[in-house]
Amino acid sequence: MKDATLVLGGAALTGIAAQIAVPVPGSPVPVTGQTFAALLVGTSLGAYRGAASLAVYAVVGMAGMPWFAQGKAGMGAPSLGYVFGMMLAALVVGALARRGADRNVVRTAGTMVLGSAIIYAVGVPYLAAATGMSLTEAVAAGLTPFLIGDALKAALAMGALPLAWKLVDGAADKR
Ligand SMILES: O=C(O)CCCC[C@@H]1SC[C@@H]2NC(=O)N[C@@H]21
Repeated sequence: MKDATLVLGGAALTGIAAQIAVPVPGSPVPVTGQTFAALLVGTSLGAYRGAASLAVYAVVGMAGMPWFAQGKAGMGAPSLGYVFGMMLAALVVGALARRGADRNVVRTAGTMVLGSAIIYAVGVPYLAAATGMSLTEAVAAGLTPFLIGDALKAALAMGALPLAWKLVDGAADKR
């Protein structure tokens, strides 16, 4: 299988995970499965293919494919910054994984936490700018409600890594 297939597969996985979405009362940002997908895609595909995967996801979604959270598309959502953050997170966790940051549970957990922090570092200021919220309000609406869920999704991504490695290695064998 070619890199392009892996890149498109990662984008599709993120698009599917985005449809697992639960609204958060009082916040324009839902709980979604995207963080699981972005962290898994980055760590398993590596920096370039992982970031390319999330870039395809972002660009195709902005162009009109309804695969952002809750079937949305385009550039109007105040949560779009998180998608950009996922692109950067995939690049960073992918680079770290290639340097051995996925070789034991503690390092992998640290990599997932860093990846999640990057998603918020882009998503929360974007949310504030897009809605007119103060940064404090954006943290309350766009970070605090998600911490426990994101920790669970990061743990799930860690658990899914061995299967992802097998799929990616199997795909590479077929080149
Ligand atoms: O509009 C989109 O497609 C992006 C939605 C982003 C949801 C963010 S990602 C970090 C945090 N964790 C969640 O489960 N939801 C928010």
